[in-house]
Amino acid sequence: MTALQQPLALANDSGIATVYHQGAHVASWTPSRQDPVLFVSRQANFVEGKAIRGGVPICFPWFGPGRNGDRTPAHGYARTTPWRLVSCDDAVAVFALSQDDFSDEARQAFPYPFACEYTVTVGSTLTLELATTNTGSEPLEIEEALHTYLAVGDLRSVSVDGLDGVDYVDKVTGQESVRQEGPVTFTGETDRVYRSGEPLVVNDPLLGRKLHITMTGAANTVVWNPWTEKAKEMGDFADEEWTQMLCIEGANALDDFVTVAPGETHRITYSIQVETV
Ligand SMILES: O=P(O)(O)OC[C@H]1O[C@@H](O)[C@H](O)[C@@H](O)[C@@H]1O
Repeated sequence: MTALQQPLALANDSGIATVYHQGAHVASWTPSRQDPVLFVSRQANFVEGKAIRGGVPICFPWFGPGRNGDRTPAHGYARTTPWRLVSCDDAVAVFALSQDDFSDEARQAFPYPFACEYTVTVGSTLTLELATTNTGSEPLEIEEALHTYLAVGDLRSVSVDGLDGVDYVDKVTGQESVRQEGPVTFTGETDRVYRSGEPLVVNDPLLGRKLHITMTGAANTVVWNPWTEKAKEMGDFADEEWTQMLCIEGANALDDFVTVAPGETHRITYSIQVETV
């Protein structure tokens, strides 16, 4: 197994971040005078061809096993394919990925022309933008997620505001439509695709902070934590780390897949800001 090349470092007066070329994977972001905001497992793999357990994997061109449940690898090929660095300064890095960057295997699994551009902007806010252009002549159908792993003090004391009254698909129980009542709190394995991309607040009393998350171009918010048993099944995740992380993902998944017309560009953005409380 070949180790990943060193990540790109973006640093300015307001914050620092690291981004791996493989997957254009943001692995850390620390705004100045704050603790790290993103979680990365201490058992994460940093080798070619494997996804990093933490940071912000990009799920594309499908989410999980795809909307019909028959796609592999999980979450598509973008997170394990090296992206091209287009430009970089202290605050902004731009990466690109097109069909030509895919392996033969990936091209066979997804034989459609596309061009993705991913812009990472680092400062007191982290802003991620994934723009997908259909470079072919037929409609392009995609699912996607910016699969952000947030570091939390202890998941059991965390709550998420902004999803009250929103319906979700519960991937743990298989229920197609459940309505959220009040803030989201955590008492077991959680794997939900909410039908909303509205602003959220992650309340973290132990770390004394609120994370403000805003998205555009996202029909879904995915909320995931593996809890105890699933954590034990993951080789690249320590058994007790489920208490320290929460995935809040901006997505277009399942029935909310996106159809991009020939020549058109679809954009999804995801931003995080820290408020100390
Ligand atoms: O282990 P992976 O492929 O990185 O996926 C992690 C999780 O990612 C979440 O987005 C999915 O909703 C979960 O079902 C999945 O288990």
